[in-house]
Amino acid sequence: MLLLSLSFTGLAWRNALVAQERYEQTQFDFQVRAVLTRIEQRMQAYQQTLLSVRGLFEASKDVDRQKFRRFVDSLHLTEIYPGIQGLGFSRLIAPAELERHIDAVRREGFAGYTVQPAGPRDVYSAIVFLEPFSGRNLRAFGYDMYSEPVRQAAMVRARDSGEAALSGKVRLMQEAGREEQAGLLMYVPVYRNDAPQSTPVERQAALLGWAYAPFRMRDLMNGIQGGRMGELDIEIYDGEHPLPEALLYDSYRENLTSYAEMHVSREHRLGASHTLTIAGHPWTVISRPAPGFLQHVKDRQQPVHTALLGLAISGMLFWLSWVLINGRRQALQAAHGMTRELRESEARFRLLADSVPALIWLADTDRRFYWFNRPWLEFTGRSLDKEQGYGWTDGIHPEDIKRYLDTYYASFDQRQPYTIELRLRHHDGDWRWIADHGIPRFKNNDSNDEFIGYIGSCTDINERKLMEKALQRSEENFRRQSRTMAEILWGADVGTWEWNVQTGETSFNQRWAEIVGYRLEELAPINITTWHHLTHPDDLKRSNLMLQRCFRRELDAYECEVRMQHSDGHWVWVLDRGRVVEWAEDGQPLRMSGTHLDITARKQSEIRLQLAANVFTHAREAIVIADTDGTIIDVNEAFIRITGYTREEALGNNPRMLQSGLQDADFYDEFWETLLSKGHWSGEIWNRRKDGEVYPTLMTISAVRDANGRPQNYVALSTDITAIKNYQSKLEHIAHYDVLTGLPNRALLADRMRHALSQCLRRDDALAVVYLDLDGFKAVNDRHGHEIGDELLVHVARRMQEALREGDTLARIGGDEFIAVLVDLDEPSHCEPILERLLQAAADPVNLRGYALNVSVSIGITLFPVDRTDADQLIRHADHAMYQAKQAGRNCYRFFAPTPNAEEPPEE
Ligand SMILES: Nc1nc2c(ncn2[C@@H]2O[C@H](COP(=O)(O)OP(=O)(O)OP(=O)(O)O)[C@@H](O)[C@H]2O)c(=O)[nH]1
Repeated sequence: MLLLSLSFTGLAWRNALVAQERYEQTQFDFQVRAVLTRIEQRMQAYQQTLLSVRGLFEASKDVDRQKFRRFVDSLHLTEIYPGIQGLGFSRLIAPAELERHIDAVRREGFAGYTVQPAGPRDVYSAIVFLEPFSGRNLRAFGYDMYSEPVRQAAMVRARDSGEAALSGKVRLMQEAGREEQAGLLMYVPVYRNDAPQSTPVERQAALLGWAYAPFRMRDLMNGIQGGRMGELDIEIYDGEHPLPEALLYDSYRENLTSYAEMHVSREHRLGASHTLTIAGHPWTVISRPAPGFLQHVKDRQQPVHTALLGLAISGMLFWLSWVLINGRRQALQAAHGMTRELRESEARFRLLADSVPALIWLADTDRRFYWFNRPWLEFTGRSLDKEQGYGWTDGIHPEDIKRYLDTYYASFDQRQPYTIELRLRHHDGDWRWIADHGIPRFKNNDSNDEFIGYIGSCTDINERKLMEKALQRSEENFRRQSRTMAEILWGADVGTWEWNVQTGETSFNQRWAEIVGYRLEELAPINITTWHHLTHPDDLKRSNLMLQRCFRRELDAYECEVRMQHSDGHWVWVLDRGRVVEWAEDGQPLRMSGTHLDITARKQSEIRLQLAANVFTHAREAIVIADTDGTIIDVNEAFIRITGYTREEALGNNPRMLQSGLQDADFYDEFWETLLSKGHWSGEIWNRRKDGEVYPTLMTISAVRDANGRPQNYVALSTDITAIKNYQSKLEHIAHYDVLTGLPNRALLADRMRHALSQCLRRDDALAVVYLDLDGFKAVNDRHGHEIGDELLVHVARRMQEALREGDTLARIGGDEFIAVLVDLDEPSHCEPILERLLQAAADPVNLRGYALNVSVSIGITLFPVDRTDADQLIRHADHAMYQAKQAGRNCYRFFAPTPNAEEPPEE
């Protein structure tokens, strides 16, 4: 029994020992797992924090030092994330931009700023923001982390993957030499928003820099759990192997108080090695029980040893029962402990998640969202109950929901991270743009492990979106303005040109070519010589002079009228205008733009106008332009010369100033009627000069009408026809008077006789037709010459004229023959004294050139209406009577005596 009891006791002891060891192992594993989880969670929290920095850059186009500081301040880093050295941003700098970058930072007030280390490199980076910007951190300002291989490896990994990357072990710039700690850096790449980022190559091209956080390992681990790793000693090595030089942290050494403790600790049978992957970088974590852990377990082993030595079988059995019961209770306690730890872990995560300035959600493996952080709920103003499941979709903009769900489901099914921009309703009712980054979650953060849902963090990109919209609107405006400008240019029918003054590169629009009769394609290749070839050489010289003045800034704008040769050969007048639109730094013109306007029609009309002006000025006719009131608005030189009025006297005056008074009212009535009805009048009119002289003019007046046919002006052209009139009257005189004696000739005599005969009949009185032929005239001619004969004729004619009464007519009808018409004879005998005077006038001697010349006259008379016949017949009858006087011995007169049946006197 005893043996049996001992056997039972031994068996029981063995079982108790195994249970104890199992318990120790369980306790140890649990504590290790808890420590690893805490490290992972903290590092994930840092990762999220860096992502939120990236969010800041995505949401805001220009993140300056102030903005960055405010953002980092708002995170309350030192309170929520103890152990982090700071948050910073390292900018990527191309070598060509290095100098400008340094200058820009120095201008911010950091006179000593430079990018360090110095020296030529293919690419630079520089820590430009690092908060808190004080103490140790100041040493890192301007440091090029990319120049250091370990940091560079992590930066490259972050840049190419687009995700967070943790560096290997480094000595931080912040270290001052005392109490140095192993350093680490975590990087998150920041890209330009507008650049594609799908492939590593695209991401390299889009990189702006890195948001990063430096960690001092001891500070970090102290921050995670105040340096206490429960009842464990933890060693953390950089990489997958626990090499001495890779040691990052050793909690045992940090808390070591005696060598003996180290000895105990390092010999314990419990121990574990895990590989943690933090932001893509492996850490080897070696865990061992700490002295506290052993002490705790030893206390629990002591009763087992005591029982083995001292208790009886029954006691053994009793003890065994107790151990078993106690073991179960301890297991239950451990389970409860684990649950509590997990709850605490969950609570810490939530506390962290509630503190970051990002909207965070968690989704389960069935895609349903089951948790939202406090910033989310505060943003939407809805409770967790309402948001859970698919309730949150009520807050998504209707236009974005389908796109969002499609992306979410597709990514979810492939367990892929995704980023999508969408509008979420703020509790104030406004829609706000957010960027949602969803990441699949796996147990132990191992993508090969069990999938446990999604975590998402949303950053507010409203400001960026609004700026994008504003930019879009501005681009649309620009496009619209460009379109409008093109339409205006088309409407204005102008050609356009742009000219690179330095290179000669030139471009024209289609209208430019059309003005000179080409299509644009026909002029190719186009450059400045195209313009030179088409432009008239004389005008090209003028144009070049104007351009040179523009280039010297003597003229603000260039303008020149030039002739260009049309494709069919004729010259087209072009108004060429432009400005220098870009100057080089040395003051030389870079680019010019301008327009071409076809002004051929205007030029031709100018030429016509010039011609008209010349005609107006230099015309021999006097020209008067008057308005419809008759007010003179212009006169030409000829007007001034002809009328004697000055231009000043004429303008504003009325053409009445020229009236001679020789035209009566009827004349002017007819004049106006014709002018108004026909639009023109022409005729002769007598005007008066300024000196009072009246002169005849031949005038044409035309009405100038407007587009509606209403008279606008009157233009009068008048020619002074005084000379013509004089000539006319001379001709008239020659036609009716004898050139030698000035007496009426036969034609005028006939007219006068006609007149006298009709008057005679009207008055019922008589007239006498007297035919006179000189006697002995031929002898004078023959003796003294024809000239003296002529003079004698003139003298005798004048005397005979004087012998007549007023109203009588004496005409010379040829040679030495005259006819007189004596009118108003009451009695036929009343003509006899006149006849006597005529005989006397001819007979009186004429002294010429010392000669006394003697002639006489033979006279024949017939009386009307006694001799009631026509004028010609009367003359013939008088001639017949004169012949009888000749027959009677000359120097006497004879009356025609008509006999009813007598024959007509014979013709001579
Ligand atoms: N000097 C001058 N002689 C003229 C002119 N016209 C005609 N005679 C001349 O006048 C003369 C006229 O001829 P008659 O009448 O026969 O000469 P007469 O001597 O008068 O003869 P009776 O008439 O028969 O008495 C001619 O010799 C003409 O040549 C003239 O205009 N001037």
